[in-house]
Amino acid sequence: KSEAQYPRPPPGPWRLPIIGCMHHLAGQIPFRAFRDLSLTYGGLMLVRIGQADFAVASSREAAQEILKNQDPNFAARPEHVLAQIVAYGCSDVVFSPYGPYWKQLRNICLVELLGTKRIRSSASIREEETLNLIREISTATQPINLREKLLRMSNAIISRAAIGARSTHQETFISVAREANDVFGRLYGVDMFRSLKLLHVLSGAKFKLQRIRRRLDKIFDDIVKEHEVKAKTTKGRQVAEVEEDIVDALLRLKDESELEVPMTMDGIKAVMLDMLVGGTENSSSLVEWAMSELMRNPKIMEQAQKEVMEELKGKNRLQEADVVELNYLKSIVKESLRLHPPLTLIPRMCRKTCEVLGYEIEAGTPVFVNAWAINRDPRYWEEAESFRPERFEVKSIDFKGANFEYLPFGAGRRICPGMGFGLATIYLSLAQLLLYFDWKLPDGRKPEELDMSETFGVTVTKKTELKLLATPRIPIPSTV
Ligand code: HEM
Repeated sequence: KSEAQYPRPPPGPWRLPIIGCMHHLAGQIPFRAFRDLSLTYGGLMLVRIGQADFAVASSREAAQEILKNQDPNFAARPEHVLAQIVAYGCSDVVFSPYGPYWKQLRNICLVELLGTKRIRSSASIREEETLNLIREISTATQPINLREKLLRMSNAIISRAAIGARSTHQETFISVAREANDVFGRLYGVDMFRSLKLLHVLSGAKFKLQRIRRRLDKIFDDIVKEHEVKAKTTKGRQVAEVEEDIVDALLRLKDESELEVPMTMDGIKAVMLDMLVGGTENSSSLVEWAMSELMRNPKIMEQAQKEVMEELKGKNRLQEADVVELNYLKSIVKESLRLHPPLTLIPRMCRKTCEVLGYEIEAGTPVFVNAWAINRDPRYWEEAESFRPERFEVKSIDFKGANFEYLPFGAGRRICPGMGFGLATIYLSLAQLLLYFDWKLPDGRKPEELDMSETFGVTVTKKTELKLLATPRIPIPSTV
């Protein structure tokens, strides 16, 4: 073979000793920096950060290879200190290694925890909590911090579905989840120097993560205890399907002998963590982004409000079944997910050395699919940077993992199992916000002055919180 016939590693930016390509990322948000580098080095590149090589996929073709054509080989997650410490040694769904344990958990997620039955049985929770949000907003006399309100609402929804009652630990949980998001954002750089263990200690990240884990553990222990007491008192009684929350289901499954891999209490807590984190910030941040885009696009806001108002005709309140009919609103959500996917860099890991688009990826290489960059690539999207929901009315493109130019929920074996649950919360809460209020920026600020920059974390949120003035449009129902 001539030298040219041997598979070579993907191209990548030039490196410095010790730090590798870190200087190319300095001061920038990673997904933006990777996108800029991909303009020079192409849809699949190798970026050395510290002492580790990362493959970054930034084109539709590279994403399709990794998430579909060679999906089994890339269905692992990279090792991460955050997951090791906080997610109980990676015994959750998000970070568990690809294998029988993950397969079992994933099945449990799809059938028992986040499937259509659970989505249907939790509709009344969403209807109640979105109306609670509307009522709270209607009594406010000051500009509303929409982020705070949405965060509480989505946390209340997932807590009630997962733990049963509106959690008494809600405040603590929100603050722990926020701290984890923040530490993750900062840790990102540090974790890339994985072989420099000392750096974790020096940066204080490890200590912070251990503190987060202790606080979470306390919350989860209390929740499990409450559920064990409940299980004892209801033993022998036929518990109606609607009464069984996610923790009840996990405890029941733990006792079942048919499980291929036994479930531990740490495993249950780790799955609870996935549910609470996955169900809290992804949905609330997406609605905050959608509202920000609507503020900057008053015509789209008006059209969406008209659609929701028409759907309400002859009814005293919106129910989840009505939202299914709101096609324009759904396009707004799709467009918001395109421009602002909560998970920008989809983390996978190469399990066996292989060839992707003619380049060699070595076993153990962490791979990021830059969903953020692909979702706004002008090669696949006309006026890629503009907020144009109507593009989805003419383009039949979906987020179920078959269109590799649009990846808000990922694709393949590890595609998000909470998609249906998350979307149900997003659709209903956005519809209610548009139905009941007209919105204005405080202090006479103009929509074009709205800061749309991002902060990097587990979920990518808006850098500045969205604060708005709400004027009621129609009377708010007093009961659900
Ligand atoms: C707007 C809402 C959401 C978005 C945009 C989102 C996005 C994602 C993405 C991009 C992934 C990685 C997929 C991949 O590797 O291909 C993921 C994984 C995951 N998501 Fe979501 N998610 C959302 C809501 C939720 C909710 C509500 C839950 C649970 C209550 C959830 C639980 C999970 C879990 C457990 C995984 C890991 C799956 C695995 O590794 O097998 N997500 N999500």
